[in-house]
Amino acid sequence: MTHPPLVLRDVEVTLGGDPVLRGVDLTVERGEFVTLLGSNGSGKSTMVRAAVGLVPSTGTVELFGEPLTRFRSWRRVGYVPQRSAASTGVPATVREVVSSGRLSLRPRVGLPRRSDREAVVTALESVGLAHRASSPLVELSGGQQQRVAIARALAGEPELLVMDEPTAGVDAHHTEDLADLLSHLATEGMTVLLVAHELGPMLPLVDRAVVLDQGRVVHDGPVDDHVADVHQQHHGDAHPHTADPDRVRPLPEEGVW
Ligand SMILES: Nc1ncnc2c1ncn2[C@@H]1O[C@H](COP(=O)(O)OP(=O)(O)OP(=O)(O)O)[C@@H](O)[C@H]1O
Repeated sequence: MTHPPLVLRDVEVTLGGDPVLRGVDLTVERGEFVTLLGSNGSGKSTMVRAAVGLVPSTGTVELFGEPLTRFRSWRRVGYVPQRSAASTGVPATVREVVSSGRLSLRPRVGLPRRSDREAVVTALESVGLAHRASSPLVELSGGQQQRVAIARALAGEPELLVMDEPTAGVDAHHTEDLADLLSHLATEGMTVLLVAHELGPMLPLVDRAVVLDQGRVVHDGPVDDHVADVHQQHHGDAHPHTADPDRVRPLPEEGVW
């Protein structure tokens, strides 16, 4: 029996004395591409951090059928943190940072194997930064550093890729490239949980949208229904004279939320 890569049941997180997640349920099935949406402060980052054990939570978190507390197969999970967390000015080269994404795959401490080196090159090529492998990370722009964080997660060849706004600060051209790459990985069966504000070229990849509002899941379903809901709330409540509750509104062209 294959277990879903990620299950959250009745997950609650309290930070600084305030409830940030309240009774959150989520199941991400194998091969699904799920996007997590919601306004600033709605709890998206906290939810993915709870999912990978970076913030304490109550309730149940399971990765590949194992409770988080017993889960050890971290090589199966790739995590791209939000940009502010990614660019900490680590005095390392791009290659070293991306190579650190392979550490959990090594049998023991020692020199990287050929497969490690090849995976690092492939990951760097996939984000268009192979030519910067020897550069200190701090010499790269913010958007380039973000692409290094993505390469680091990909270098581990994860089965579940959790990304917190991976394209924040990345230009349109490289966002398109990332969408192409994710599309390719999705056809190979990778499971993706993506926090996003603007889906842009990712929109066609999305199987399901989960929307948070003040720490609660308020939508879990097709992305187009959600767009209709959001438009209805925003336009319907704010502009009662122009609102038409029976009309299903089309997707915005750029997939902007
Ligand atoms: N370490 C912390 N201590 C106290 N409160 C926190 C902490 N981290 C987050 N919060 C609060 O939790 C709430 C949710 O934050 P979170 O970063 O999860 O939201 P988000 O939906 O990811 O927002 P954004 O779209 O701005 O990235 C916010 O009110 C935030 O102030």
